[in-house]
Amino acid sequence: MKVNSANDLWHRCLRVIRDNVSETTFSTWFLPIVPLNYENNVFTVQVPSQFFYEYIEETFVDLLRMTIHREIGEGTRLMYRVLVDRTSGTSTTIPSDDKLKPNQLYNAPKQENPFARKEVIPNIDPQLNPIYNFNTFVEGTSNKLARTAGISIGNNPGTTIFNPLFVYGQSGVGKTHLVHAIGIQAKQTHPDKRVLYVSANLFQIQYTDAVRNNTVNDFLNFYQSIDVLILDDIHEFAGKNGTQNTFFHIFNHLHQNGKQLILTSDRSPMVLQGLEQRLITRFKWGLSAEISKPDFELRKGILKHKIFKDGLDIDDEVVNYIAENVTDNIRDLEGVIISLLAYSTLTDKPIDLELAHKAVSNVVNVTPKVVTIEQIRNVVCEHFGLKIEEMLSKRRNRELAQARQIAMYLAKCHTKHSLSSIGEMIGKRDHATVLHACKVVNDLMEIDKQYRACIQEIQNKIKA
Ligand SMILES: Nc1ncnc2c1ncn2[C@@H]1O[C@H](COP(=O)(O)OP(=O)(O)OP(=O)(O)O)[C@@H](O)[C@H]1O
Repeated sequence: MKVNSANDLWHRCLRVIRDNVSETTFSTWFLPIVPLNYENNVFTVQVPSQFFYEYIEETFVDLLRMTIHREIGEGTRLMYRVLVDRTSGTSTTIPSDDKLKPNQLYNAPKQENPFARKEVIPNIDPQLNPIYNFNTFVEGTSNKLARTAGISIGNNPGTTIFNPLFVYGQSGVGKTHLVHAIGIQAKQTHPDKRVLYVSANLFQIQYTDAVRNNTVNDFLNFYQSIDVLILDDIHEFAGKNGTQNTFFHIFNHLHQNGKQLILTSDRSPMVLQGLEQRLITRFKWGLSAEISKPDFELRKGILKHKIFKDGLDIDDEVVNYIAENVTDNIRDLEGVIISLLAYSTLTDKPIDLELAHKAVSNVVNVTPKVVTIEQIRNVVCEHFGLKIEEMLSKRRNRELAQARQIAMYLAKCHTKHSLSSIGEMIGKRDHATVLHACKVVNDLMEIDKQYRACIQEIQNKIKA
């Protein structure tokens, strides 16, 4: 049959297809298809790109098969001619097969295009920040899992079970730092690998440009040539269907070819909104690791690390104060250190609690934690290994008496209760006993360093 007949047949098919898809889908995905030939039960059409071919096969293969069988005849096979290079008109021919996997597709005859040349020159700028490495990333309970998996990936990209690695958590908890560190490690252990960090925002901009300039094929080929792809803030793809669709094909291609994918998001894949289900399903294939809010120990560790790195000299008391009050965000902790440094240099004052208070109150709302007598009783009992009933009893051995005195002193310092109500709640004692207890504790703190440290430790636990 001649091309003309193929044309007629295709026009009949288009009429059926038009009734089954939206107008936009029709003009985007079906009008660009060019009927070429119908011979020996094989209907050959030309499609503009490999991506186009994949999309058609993935999304419309059933509709196409049904339509072609109806309009052309049962047993007709569909053959695609994929246009590889628009300027030279080079193409490759691929049969329609819904079982054809993308990795098989990419084993198709080698194509001559600009990116084939690029593959021989493996080095691209990975866009990694050298400061964000594993040496500067402090480990804590909130990031242990993600960090451990990250090190493993850095050493063996693409070959661990953590593929993709999906790191999620609130803003400022260290997601970007960690994924850069993985990229740096991967590059160090495998210098020939093509590692690339890209933010979701930049990826989106590049994709939009590619659509505008009619270079989506090049865009796809480039991303499909990466060995370790790090995509930051994937939640920003929400509602961007074209970008998601393109990323879906890149993801499939890389994953099926044993390449490493590392993604970050502000929430877990389970609660990601505005993203296609087929993408979310893929995000769950590897490891989803949360980086939660840093605990006190990690906050302190990071502060000490930064202080040491900046060559500063800051008292533990000041470090504890900052770590106690700046709780949510590591970026804020860094901000406080920078402010302290600036204040101290400009005013020529030492970095003390007063200065720290100023710097911290610029970053967070410092509202003192409300402490109750019950909490104080619990913490003191736990510290000395006593039962609450023992503290509230009439028994007077030395250990119990000391614990009661400390609890009374702390209740006086940290609550607004009167002396008599403190006495009432700590063993039904009168206000004179509480007054005496406060004096004893104060006096002992003045002369006994160890005792003072013990009270400080209990206070820290109360405020934690
Ligand atoms: N464990 C850590 N050790 C040392 N520095 C850290 C750690 N976690 C985070 N930081 C530092 O905190 C700052 C904020 O971290 P990062 O940008 O990685 O957060 P994020 O979770 O990606 O935030 P966002 O979602 O807002 O992009 C960075 O300067 C980073 O170096």
